[in-house]
Amino acid sequence: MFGKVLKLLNGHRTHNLLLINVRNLNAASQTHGAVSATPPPPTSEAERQEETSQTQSLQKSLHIAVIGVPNVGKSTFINNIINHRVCPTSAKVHTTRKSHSAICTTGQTQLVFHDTPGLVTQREIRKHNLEQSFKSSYRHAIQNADVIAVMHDASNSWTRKELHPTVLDTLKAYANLPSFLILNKIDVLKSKRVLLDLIKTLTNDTLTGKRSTKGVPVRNDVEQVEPAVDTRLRQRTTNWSHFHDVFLVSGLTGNGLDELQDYLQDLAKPRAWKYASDVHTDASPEALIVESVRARLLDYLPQEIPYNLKCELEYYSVEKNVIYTSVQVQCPTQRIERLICGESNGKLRQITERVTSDLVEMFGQAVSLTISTFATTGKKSN
Ligand SMILES: Nc1nc2c(ncn2[C@@H]2O[C@H](COP(=O)(O)OP(=O)(O)OP(=O)(O)O)[C@@H](O)[C@H]2O)c(=O)[nH]1
Repeated sequence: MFGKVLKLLNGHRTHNLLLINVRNLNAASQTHGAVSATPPPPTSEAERQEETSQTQSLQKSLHIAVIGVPNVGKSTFINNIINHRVCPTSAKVHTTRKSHSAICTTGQTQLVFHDTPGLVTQREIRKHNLEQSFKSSYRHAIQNADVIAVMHDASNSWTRKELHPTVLDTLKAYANLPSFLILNKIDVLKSKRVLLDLIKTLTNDTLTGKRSTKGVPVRNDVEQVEPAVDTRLRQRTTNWSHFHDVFLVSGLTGNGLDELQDYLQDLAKPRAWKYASDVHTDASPEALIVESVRARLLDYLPQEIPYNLKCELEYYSVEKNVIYTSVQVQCPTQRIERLICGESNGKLRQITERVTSDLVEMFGQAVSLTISTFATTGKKSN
Protein backbone atom coordinates (compact mmCIF):
# COMPACT_ATOMS: atom_id res chain seq x y z
CA MET A 1 0.00 0.00 0.00
CA PHE A 2 2.65 2.50 0.99
CA GLY A 3 4.88 1.80 -1.99
CA LYS A 4 1.98 2.78 -4.20
CA VAL A 5 1.38 6.00 -2.31
CA LEU A 6 5.02 6.95 -2.47
CA LYS A 7 5.09 6.29 -6.19
CA LEU A 8 2.06 8.50 -6.68
CA LEU A 9 3.60 11.27 -4.63
CA ASN A 10 6.83 11.13 -6.52
CA GLY A 11 4.94 11.10 -9.78
CA HIS A 12 3.30 14.39 -8.82
CA ARG A 13 6.20 16.02 -7.04
CA THR A 14 6.25 19.80 -7.04
CA HIS A 15 8.71 22.10 -5.37
CA ASN A 16 6.30 22.36 -2.49
CA LEU A 17 5.99 18.66 -1.86
CA LEU A 18 7.10 18.11 1.70
CA LEU A 19 6.68 14.47 2.33
CA ILE A 20 8.53 11.37 1.43
CA ASN A 21 8.55 8.20 3.43
CA VAL A 22 12.09 7.47 4.46
CA ARG A 23 12.23 3.74 4.92
CA ASN A 24 14.85 3.49 2.23
CA LEU A 25 16.32 6.92 2.01
CA ASN A 26 19.95 6.09 2.68
CA ALA A 27 20.34 5.27 -0.95
CA ALA A 28 18.42 8.37 -1.97
CA SER A 29 20.62 10.63 0.15
CA GLN A 30 23.63 9.49 -1.77
CA THR A 31 22.34 11.08 -4.90
CA HIS A 32 20.65 14.10 -3.30
CA GLY A 33 23.80 15.12 -1.51
CA ALA A 34 25.57 16.23 -4.72
CA VAL A 35 27.16 19.67 -4.46
CA SER A 36 28.56 22.72 -6.26
CA ALA A 37 30.02 22.81 -9.78
CA THR A 38 28.67 20.14 -12.09
CA PRO A 39 31.37 17.58 -12.83
CA PRO A 40 31.32 15.64 -16.09
CA PRO A 41 29.01 12.64 -15.78
CA PRO A 42 30.85 9.60 -14.36
CA THR A 43 31.40 6.94 -16.94
CA SER A 44 31.76 3.81 -14.88
CA GLU A 45 30.21 2.31 -11.75
CA ALA A 46 33.56 2.77 -9.96
CA GLU A 47 33.56 6.48 -10.83
CA ARG A 48 29.99 6.82 -9.67
CA GLN A 49 30.85 5.23 -6.33
CA GLU A 50 33.88 7.47 -5.99
CA GLU A 51 31.71 10.54 -6.62
CA THR A 52 29.13 9.39 -4.06
CA SER A 53 31.74 8.83 -1.40
CA GLN A 54 33.32 12.25 -2.09
CA THR A 55 29.91 13.88 -1.74
CA GLN A 56 29.26 12.07 1.51
CA SER A 57 32.63 13.00 2.92
CA LEU A 58 31.54 16.68 2.85
CA GLN A 59 28.22 16.05 4.59
CA LYS A 60 27.53 16.89 8.23
CA SER A 61 24.56 16.16 10.45
CA LEU A 62 23.22 16.59 13.96
CA HIS A 63 20.37 14.72 15.64
CA ILE A 64 18.57 16.74 18.31
CA ALA A 65 16.03 15.22 20.72
CA VAL A 66 13.59 17.92 21.78
CA ILE A 67 12.10 17.01 25.16
CA GLY A 68 9.89 18.77 27.68
CA VAL A 69 6.58 18.48 29.49
CA PRO A 70 3.37 18.68 27.43
CA ASN A 71 2.38 21.98 25.85
CA VAL A 72 5.72 23.79 26.27
CA GLY A 73 5.75 24.33 22.49
CA LYS A 74 8.04 21.60 21.14
CA SER A 75 6.11 20.98 17.93
CA THR A 76 5.54 24.67 17.18
CA PHE A 77 9.25 25.31 17.67
CA ILE A 78 10.27 22.45 15.37
CA ASN A 79 7.89 23.54 12.60
CA ASN A 80 9.31 27.05 12.72
CA ILE A 81 12.97 26.18 12.96
CA ILE A 82 12.78 23.83 9.97
CA ASN A 83 10.44 26.26 8.22
CA HIS A 84 7.90 23.59 7.27
CA ARG A 85 4.75 22.49 9.04
CA VAL A 86 5.35 18.80 9.72
CA CYS A 87 4.25 18.50 13.37
CA PRO A 88 0.54 18.93 14.19
CA THR A 89 0.02 21.36 17.07
CA SER A 90 -2.87 22.34 19.33
CA ALA A 91 -3.57 24.41 22.40
CA LYS A 92 -4.22 21.25 24.46
CA VAL A 93 -1.70 18.86 26.00
CA HIS A 94 -0.63 15.55 24.40
CA THR A 95 -1.02 16.55 20.77
CA THR A 96 2.14 14.63 19.88
CA ARG A 97 1.60 10.92 20.59
CA LYS A 98 4.63 9.37 18.88
CA SER A 99 8.19 10.51 18.30
CA HIS A 100 9.01 11.44 14.76
CA SER A 101 11.75 13.31 12.95
CA ALA A 102 11.66 16.72 11.28
CA ILE A 103 14.52 17.41 8.93
CA CYS A 104 16.15 20.59 7.68
CA THR A 105 19.06 20.48 5.22
CA THR A 106 21.04 23.64 4.51
CA GLY A 107 24.17 23.53 2.37
CA GLN A 108 26.22 20.56 3.60
CA THR A 109 24.49 20.31 6.97
CA GLN A 110 21.45 18.27 7.91
CA LEU A 111 19.68 18.94 11.22
CA VAL A 112 17.32 16.20 12.37
CA PHE A 113 14.92 17.21 15.16
CA HIS A 114 13.18 14.42 17.05
CA ASP A 115 9.79 15.67 18.23
CA THR A 116 8.77 13.73 21.32
CA PRO A 117 5.51 13.31 23.21
CA GLY A 118 5.45 15.47 26.35
CA LEU A 119 7.03 13.63 29.28
CA VAL A 120 4.27 12.19 31.48
CA THR A 121 3.66 10.35 34.72
CA GLN A 122 1.58 7.18 35.05
CA ARG A 123 -1.26 9.26 36.50
CA GLU A 124 -1.38 11.48 33.41
CA ILE A 125 -1.42 8.42 31.16
CA ARG A 126 -4.59 7.24 32.91
CA LYS A 127 -6.21 10.68 32.96
CA HIS A 128 -5.85 11.35 29.25
CA ASN A 129 -6.41 7.80 28.05
CA LEU A 130 -2.91 7.64 26.51
CA GLU A 131 -1.17 4.63 25.07
CA GLN A 132 1.26 2.90 27.45
CA SER A 133 3.98 3.27 24.81
CA PHE A 134 3.62 7.04 25.26
CA LYS A 135 5.83 7.15 28.31
CA SER A 136 8.78 5.40 26.72
CA SER A 137 8.40 6.73 23.18
CA TYR A 138 10.85 9.56 23.75
CA ARG A 139 13.59 7.12 24.79
CA HIS A 140 13.95 5.90 21.25
CA ALA A 141 14.38 9.51 20.09
CA ILE A 142 17.06 10.19 22.64
CA GLN A 143 18.94 7.00 21.85
CA ASN A 144 19.38 8.30 18.30
CA ALA A 145 20.35 11.83 19.35
CA ASP A 146 23.68 13.65 19.58
CA VAL A 147 22.30 16.34 21.84
CA ILE A 148 19.25 16.93 24.05
CA ALA A 149 17.30 20.17 23.78
CA VAL A 150 15.19 20.72 26.91
CA MET A 151 12.27 22.99 26.18
CA HIS A 152 10.84 24.94 29.10
CA ASP A 153 7.88 27.32 29.20
CA ALA A 154 9.20 30.65 30.49
CA SER A 155 5.74 32.22 30.39
CA ASN A 156 4.12 29.93 32.93
CA SER A 157 4.63 31.57 36.31
CA TRP A 158 3.43 28.44 38.16
CA THR A 159 5.93 26.02 36.68
CA ARG A 160 8.75 28.09 35.25
CA LYS A 161 11.00 28.09 38.32
CA GLU A 162 11.50 24.33 38.38
CA LEU A 163 12.44 21.69 35.87
CA HIS A 164 9.81 18.96 35.99
CA PRO A 165 10.93 15.71 37.71
CA THR A 166 10.37 13.74 34.49
CA VAL A 167 12.71 16.11 32.64
CA LEU A 168 15.35 15.78 35.34
CA ASP A 169 15.04 11.99 35.37
CA THR A 170 15.64 11.97 31.62
CA LEU A 171 18.66 14.26 31.89
CA LYS A 172 20.12 12.04 34.59
CA ALA A 173 19.47 8.88 32.62
CA TYR A 174 21.21 10.32 29.55
CA ALA A 175 23.86 12.40 31.32
CA ASN A 176 26.42 11.18 28.79
CA LEU A 177 24.74 13.35 26.11
CA PRO A 178 25.33 17.12 26.00
CA SER A 179 22.20 19.15 26.65
CA PHE A 180 21.05 22.73 26.32
CA LEU A 181 18.06 24.61 27.65
CA ILE A 182 15.51 26.48 25.54
CA LEU A 183 13.39 29.00 27.39
CA ASN A 184 10.35 29.28 25.13
CA LYS A 185 7.35 31.62 24.84
CA ILE A 186 9.38 34.70 25.74
CA ASP A 187 6.98 36.73 23.58
CA VAL A 188 4.43 36.43 26.40
CA LEU A 189 6.68 38.03 29.02
CA LYS A 190 6.05 41.73 29.52
CA SER A 191 9.44 42.21 31.17
CA LYS A 192 12.41 40.15 30.07
CA ARG A 193 14.21 40.80 33.37
CA VAL A 194 12.69 37.69 34.88
CA LEU A 195 14.72 35.60 32.42
CA LEU A 196 18.10 36.17 34.03
CA ASP A 197 16.77 34.93 37.39
CA LEU A 198 15.18 32.01 35.64
CA ILE A 199 18.45 31.03 33.97
CA LYS A 200 20.21 31.20 37.34
CA THR A 201 17.56 29.11 39.04
CA LEU A 202 17.19 26.41 36.40
CA THR A 203 20.91 25.97 35.77
CA ASN A 204 21.96 26.22 39.39
CA ASP A 205 23.82 29.42 38.48
CA THR A 206 26.34 27.60 36.32
CA LEU A 207 25.89 29.83 33.27
CA THR A 208 25.73 33.39 34.56
CA GLY A 209 28.30 36.07 33.82
CA LYS A 210 28.24 35.21 30.13
CA ARG A 211 24.78 36.32 29.21
CA SER A 212 24.36 37.92 25.83
CA THR A 213 21.37 39.59 24.26
CA LYS A 214 18.47 38.78 21.93
CA GLY A 215 18.16 35.09 22.40
CA VAL A 216 21.85 34.40 21.84
CA PRO A 217 23.20 31.40 23.75
CA VAL A 218 24.67 31.67 27.20
CA ARG A 219 27.70 29.42 27.10
CA ASN A 220 28.65 27.02 29.84
CA ASP A 221 32.22 26.17 30.63
CA VAL A 222 31.17 22.80 31.98
CA GLU A 223 32.21 20.49 29.18
CA GLN A 224 31.87 17.20 31.03
CA VAL A 225 29.14 16.03 33.33
CA GLU A 226 30.70 14.82 36.57
CA PRO A 227 29.35 11.31 36.97
CA ALA A 228 29.45 11.03 40.77
CA VAL A 229 26.69 13.19 42.22
CA ASP A 230 24.96 12.16 45.42
CA THR A 231 21.76 10.34 44.46
CA ARG A 232 19.78 11.71 47.41
CA LEU A 233 20.66 15.27 46.43
CA ARG A 234 19.58 14.57 42.88
CA GLN A 235 16.16 13.44 44.04
CA ARG A 236 15.50 16.76 45.71
CA THR A 237 16.87 18.97 43.01
CA THR A 238 14.75 21.02 40.60
CA ASN A 239 17.56 22.33 38.39
CA TRP A 240 20.34 20.95 36.19
CA SER A 241 23.95 22.13 36.49
CA HIS A 242 25.20 20.60 33.27
CA PHE A 243 23.45 22.51 30.51
CA HIS A 244 26.02 23.67 28.00
CA ASP A 245 23.97 26.64 26.81
CA VAL A 246 20.69 28.46 27.23
CA PHE A 247 18.61 29.99 24.43
CA LEU A 248 15.75 32.43 24.80
CA VAL A 249 13.24 31.98 22.03
CA SER A 250 9.68 32.30 20.89
CA GLY A 251 8.87 29.25 18.81
CA LEU A 252 5.68 31.01 17.76
CA THR A 253 7.10 34.30 16.47
CA GLY A 254 10.49 32.89 15.46
CA ASN A 255 12.45 35.19 17.77
CA GLY A 256 15.85 33.65 18.64
CA LEU A 257 15.56 30.75 16.18
CA ASP A 258 18.25 31.97 13.74
CA GLU A 259 20.89 32.02 16.49
CA LEU A 260 19.87 28.55 17.57
CA GLN A 261 20.07 27.31 13.97
CA ASP A 262 23.63 28.68 13.67
CA TYR A 263 24.61 27.07 16.95
CA LEU A 264 23.30 23.65 15.87
CA GLN A 265 25.00 23.92 12.49
CA ASP A 266 28.30 24.46 14.32
CA LEU A 267 27.72 21.33 16.41
CA ALA A 268 27.04 19.12 13.37
CA LYS A 269 29.36 16.15 12.93
CA PRO A 270 30.99 15.07 9.67
CA ARG A 271 29.00 12.06 8.46
CA ALA A 272 26.71 11.05 5.63
CA TRP A 273 23.13 12.34 5.82
CA LYS A 274 20.41 9.97 6.85
CA TYR A 275 17.77 11.63 4.65
CA ALA A 276 17.66 13.07 1.16
CA SER A 277 17.97 16.86 1.10
CA ASP A 278 14.32 17.45 0.07
CA VAL A 279 12.83 15.32 2.87
CA HIS A 280 11.27 17.18 5.78
CA THR A 281 9.72 14.41 7.85
CA ASP A 282 9.88 10.66 8.33
CA ALA A 283 6.14 10.49 9.10
CA SER A 284 3.93 9.06 6.35
CA PRO A 285 1.32 11.34 4.75
CA GLU A 286 -1.42 9.07 6.09
CA ALA A 287 -0.17 9.41 9.68
CA LEU A 288 0.13 13.19 9.34
CA ILE A 289 -3.44 13.47 8.08
CA VAL A 290 -4.87 11.47 11.00
CA GLU A 291 -2.75 13.34 13.54
CA SER A 292 -3.80 16.70 12.07
CA VAL A 293 -7.48 15.79 12.49
CA ARG A 294 -6.84 14.70 16.05
CA ALA A 295 -4.96 17.91 16.83
CA ARG A 296 -7.84 20.12 15.68
CA LEU A 297 -10.40 18.00 17.56
CA LEU A 298 -8.36 18.80 20.66
CA ASP A 299 -8.69 22.49 19.87
CA TYR A 300 -12.40 22.48 19.04
CA LEU A 301 -13.79 20.19 21.75
CA PRO A 302 -13.97 20.88 25.47
CA GLN A 303 -11.97 19.31 28.28
CA GLU A 304 -11.34 15.56 28.13
CA ILE A 305 -13.84 14.77 25.34
CA PRO A 306 -11.36 14.72 22.42
CA TYR A 307 -9.07 12.30 24.25
CA ASN A 308 -11.77 9.62 24.03
CA LEU A 309 -12.20 9.81 20.26
CA LYS A 310 -10.56 7.42 17.85
CA CYS A 311 -9.44 8.72 14.44
CA GLU A 312 -8.82 6.36 11.54
CA LEU A 313 -7.85 6.94 7.93
CA GLU A 314 -10.58 5.69 5.59
CA TYR A 315 -9.13 6.75 2.27
CA TYR A 316 -6.04 8.33 0.76
CA SER A 317 -5.07 8.95 -2.82
CA VAL A 318 -3.27 11.56 -4.90
CA GLU A 319 -4.64 12.40 -8.32
CA LYS A 320 -3.50 15.20 -10.60
CA ASN A 321 -1.65 16.87 -7.74
CA VAL A 322 -4.68 16.85 -5.43
CA ILE A 323 -4.78 14.80 -2.23
CA TYR A 324 -8.15 13.09 -1.69
CA THR A 325 -8.54 11.77 1.81
CA SER A 326 -11.12 10.80 4.36
CA VAL A 327 -10.85 10.30 8.13
CA GLN A 328 -13.40 8.63 10.38
CA VAL A 329 -13.86 9.82 13.94
CA GLN A 330 -15.27 7.18 16.25
CA CYS A 331 -17.25 8.66 19.15
CA PRO A 332 -18.09 6.74 22.32
CA THR A 333 -21.72 8.01 22.38
CA GLN A 334 -24.27 9.71 20.11
CA ARG A 335 -24.28 12.71 22.43
CA ILE A 336 -20.58 13.27 21.77
CA GLU A 337 -21.09 12.72 18.05
CA ARG A 338 -23.74 15.48 18.09
CA LEU A 339 -21.34 17.73 19.96
CA ILE A 340 -18.69 17.30 17.25
CA CYS A 341 -21.13 17.84 14.41
CA GLY A 342 -22.90 20.85 15.94
CA GLU A 343 -26.13 22.29 14.60
CA SER A 344 -26.60 21.43 10.90
CA ASN A 345 -23.08 19.95 10.98
CA GLY A 346 -21.71 23.50 11.38
CA LYS A 347 -18.97 22.61 13.82
CA LEU A 348 -17.81 19.60 11.82
CA ARG A 349 -17.60 21.85 8.75
CA GLN A 350 -15.46 24.34 10.70
CA ILE A 351 -13.13 21.59 11.92
CA THR A 352 -12.84 20.14 8.42
CA GLU A 353 -11.98 23.55 6.95
CA ARG A 354 -9.34 24.15 9.62
CA VAL A 355 -7.69 20.75 9.11
CA THR A 356 -7.81 21.20 5.34
CA SER A 357 -5.90 24.45 5.63
CA ASP A 358 -3.34 22.76 7.93
CA LEU A 359 -2.87 20.00 5.37
CA VAL A 360 -2.52 22.40 2.44
CA GLU A 361 0.25 24.13 4.38
CA MET A 362 1.84 20.79 5.24
CA PHE A 363 1.77 19.19 1.78
CA GLY A 364 1.97 22.32 -0.36
CA GLN A 365 -0.79 21.08 -2.64
CA ALA A 366 -4.57 21.03 -2.87
CA VAL A 367 -6.37 18.78 -0.40
CA SER A 368 -9.91 17.44 -0.47
CA LEU A 369 -10.74 16.18 3.03
CA THR A 370 -13.85 14.48 4.38
CA ILE A 371 -14.30 13.88 8.09
CA SER A 372 -17.05 11.42 8.98
CA THR A 373 -18.29 10.65 12.47
CA PHE A 374 -19.50 7.39 13.87
CA ALA A 375 -21.02 6.71 17.28
CA THR A 376 -20.32 3.21 18.51
CA THR A 377 -23.92 3.08 19.67
CA GLY A 378 -25.48 4.69 16.58
CA LYS A 379 -25.30 5.22 12.85
CA LYS A 380 -22.76 7.08 10.72
CA SER A 381 -23.05 10.66 9.48
CA ASN A 382 -20.88 13.29 7.81
N1 LIG B 1 2.79 32.62 23.01
C1 LIG B 1 3.42 31.53 22.59
N2 LIG B 1 2.73 30.38 22.45
C2 LIG B 1 3.39 29.29 22.00
C3 LIG B 1 4.77 29.32 21.68
N3 LIG B 1 5.13 28.08 21.28
C4 LIG B 1 4.01 27.32 21.33
N4 LIG B 1 2.96 28.04 21.77
C5 LIG B 1 1.57 27.56 21.96
O1 LIG B 1 1.59 26.55 22.95
C6 LIG B 1 0.60 25.54 22.64
C7 LIG B 1 1.26 24.18 22.62
O2 LIG B 1 2.18 24.12 21.54
P1 LIG B 1 2.72 22.73 20.96
O3 LIG B 1 3.79 23.07 20.00
O4 LIG B 1 1.58 21.88 20.51
O5 LIG B 1 3.35 22.11 22.29
P2 LIG B 1 4.02 20.67 22.54
O6 LIG B 1 5.07 20.86 23.56
O7 LIG B 1 4.45 20.07 21.25
O8 LIG B 1 2.77 19.89 23.15
P3 LIG B 1 2.55 18.30 23.38
O9 LIG B 1 2.17 17.71 22.07
O10 LIG B 1 1.41 18.28 24.37
O11 LIG B 1 3.79 17.71 23.97
C8 LIG B 1 -0.01 25.95 21.30
O12 LIG B 1 -1.22 26.63 21.56
C9 LIG B 1 1.02 26.90 20.71
O13 LIG B 1 0.45 27.88 19.84
C10 LIG B 1 5.48 30.57 21.85
O14 LIG B 1 6.67 30.70 21.60
N5 LIG B 1 4.74 31.63 22.30
